[in-house]
Amino acid sequence: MTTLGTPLSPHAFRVLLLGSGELGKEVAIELQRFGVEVIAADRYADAPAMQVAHRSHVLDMLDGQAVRALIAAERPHLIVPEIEAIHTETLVELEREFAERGTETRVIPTARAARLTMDREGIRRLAAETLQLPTSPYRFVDTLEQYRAAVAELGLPCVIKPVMSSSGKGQSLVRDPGEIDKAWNYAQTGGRAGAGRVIVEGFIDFEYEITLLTVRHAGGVTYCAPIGHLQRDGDYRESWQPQPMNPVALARAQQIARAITDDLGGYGVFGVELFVKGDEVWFSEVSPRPHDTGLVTLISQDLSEFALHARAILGLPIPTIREHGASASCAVLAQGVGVPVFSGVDAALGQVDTQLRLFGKPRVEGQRRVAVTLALGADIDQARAKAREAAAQLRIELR
Ligand SMILES: Nc1ncnc2c1ncn2[C@@H]1O[C@H](COP(=O)(O)OP(=O)(O)OP(=O)(O)O)[C@@H](O)[C@H]1O
Ligand SMILES: NCC(=O)N[C@@H]1O[C@H](COP(=O)([O-])[O-])[C@@H](O)[C@H]1O
Ligand SMILES: [Mg+2]
Repeated sequence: MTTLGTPLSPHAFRVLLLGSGELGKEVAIELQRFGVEVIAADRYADAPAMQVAHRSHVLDMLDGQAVRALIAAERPHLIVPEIEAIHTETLVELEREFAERGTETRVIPTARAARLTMDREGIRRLAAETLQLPTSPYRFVDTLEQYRAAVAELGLPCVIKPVMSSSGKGQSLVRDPGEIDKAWNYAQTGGRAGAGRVIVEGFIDFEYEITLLTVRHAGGVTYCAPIGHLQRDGDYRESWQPQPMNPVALARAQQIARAITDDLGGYGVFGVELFVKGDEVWFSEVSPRPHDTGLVTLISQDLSEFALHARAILGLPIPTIREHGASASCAVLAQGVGVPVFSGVDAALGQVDTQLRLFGKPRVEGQRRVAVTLALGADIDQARAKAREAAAQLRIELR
């Protein structure tokens, strides 16, 4: 049983967030509500979660020594990865050392889960080869020659992604032979951790895709209602909840989510990404943490995925989740260079049952998600239309 002390005192319960984006910001807010001392870290200053944390650190989280030094200095009770791009091997070593020394520090959900999901290869081999879950056909390749051979084997269309990337960074859908080499070059330059290995996946012609938020907590396993979403260029643009599903597909989705999250273990929210066509369900990937498409739960549920994560990692109960009906979220992207300045916020919030989060990201260079709109509706179509409309009212100037 966790005891919760008072922040900034010797009795504080300390949580270190490794990654401080918009998702971490909401987790930090939920932890603050329980009087947890929140320490936020990321590769750049003034990241969203840093703005609501008790203190923050800027470091290269892919540098194992830097991660180790930070943890030694802060001595958190919980280490909560918020992005994939962390030196997770160090977390694995530290977890072992903590166990040997009897230190109460834990990695959320587990260091192994963070390591396996940091890299598409770890989680894909676990899901497809060890657990035998249905996935797209795939090949891992290191050179242009191997890549061309994999594309020839899997056929077009196919999807290519750096093994370490997220939000579609470095990802391409290759439809015709003329695009093959261009996609390789993008994968080598667009990932979150530089050039290297890529995955080539056969294209799944799904009807719809979902995120099944699965919560492992002290009282057992709880599934949220399925979240449907729309992706463009590998990045989420809209999500809605509940996604209507036939009972066979829903049961399969829950079985797959159960298999993968049981194997990863630990406490917390997992975003299990699945493709669905009729009764068929394919596993795509899993985040051992709240998911961007799950931002919709800020309006759709009494306990958002962030509140659920906070409760689960603190070992607190989750007796039930109240659903508020058809809901949607719409991602707001800014394009260009500069500091975002928003107007039209009043117009965006003019409709009933509409909400907005401005993330407070300090700067945009290229394309970056800077806000999300949220809406409740009579049905999913109306909720989506309201969320899109609110997003369209927002004006972003980069100064
Ligand atoms: N094999 C595939 N067949 C069909 N569509 C795919 C395939 N792989 C990926 N996609 C599409 O691209 C989207 C992004 O892929 P994926 O989730 O692997 O990337 P990501 O960079 O990890 O994204 P995020 O970190 O935002 O979850 C998927 O949600 C899906 O819409
Ligand atoms: N799909 C993963 C995802 O949505 N992660 C979220 O985006 C942030 C990075 O944003 P940035 O690239 O704008 O810094 C991460 O810190 C996390 O909150
Ligand atoms: Mg994904």
